[in-house]
Amino acid sequence: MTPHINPKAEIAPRILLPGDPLRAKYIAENMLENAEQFNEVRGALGFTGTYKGEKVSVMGTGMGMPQVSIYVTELMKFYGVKTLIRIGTCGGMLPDMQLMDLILGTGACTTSGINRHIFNGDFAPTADFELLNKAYEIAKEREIKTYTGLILSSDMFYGENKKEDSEMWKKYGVIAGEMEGAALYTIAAKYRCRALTMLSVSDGPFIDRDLTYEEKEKGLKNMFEVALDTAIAF
Ligand SMILES: O=P(O)(O)O[C@H]1O[C@H](CO)[C@@H](O)[C@H]1O
Ligand SMILES: O=c1cc[nH]c(=O)[nH]1
Repeated sequence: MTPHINPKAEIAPRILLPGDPLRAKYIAENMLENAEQFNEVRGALGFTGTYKGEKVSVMGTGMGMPQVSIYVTELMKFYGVKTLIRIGTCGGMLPDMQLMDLILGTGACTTSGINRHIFNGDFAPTADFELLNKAYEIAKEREIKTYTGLILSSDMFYGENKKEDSEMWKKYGVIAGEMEGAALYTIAAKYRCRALTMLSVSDGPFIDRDLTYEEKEKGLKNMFEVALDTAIAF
């Protein structure tokens, strides 16, 4: 038991991390075999089951850098988790992006103060190369429209100058906005674990509607499958 995870079942060395705990529940109930719930503390639902014969866990982290930092620290430090794949939603910044397009975050810029508390300089939070490469190969093989590039992990969903700010980030090559990737990459670097942020586009300035709650919970099949197949390769 740790302050935020009270395991009632095994936790696998590889884990998928959606922000939404109901996304975790959907994956456990529909894509894993023999899934058992290992956590329910604070509604951060976590499950472990098998996928193609390999043990995989999936756990909702909630939204934002402080929450995901707590969960991934406890998972790596106390529960032996070695491979972490965030499966989130994001705002897609490029004009040709469409709903549910897949994004693999090579690195995560951030507006968050988290790394300022740690480093005397700017840390570059990056994905594990082999995990990224594997996910990219799997997505390409399945002909899933996939973008790789920098993401922005922001502390504010409702920022004051969201449009202007995203133009600035875009100018420097950022392709999508979300709220957890930078913390995941930074903390995984500390514990020498593999991490990847994989995102499905849920909205964007060039897209005429947002994904529904139900689509974000249950509809991101391409991302779920690419994440599961990537996870079991490690
Ligand atoms: O769908 P999830 O994984 O929660 O990801 C995105 O959605 C939330 C904001 O609506 C933030 O957590 C953001 O990172
Ligand atoms: O964090 C997020 C998620 C979806 N869309 C955004 O603009 N930001």
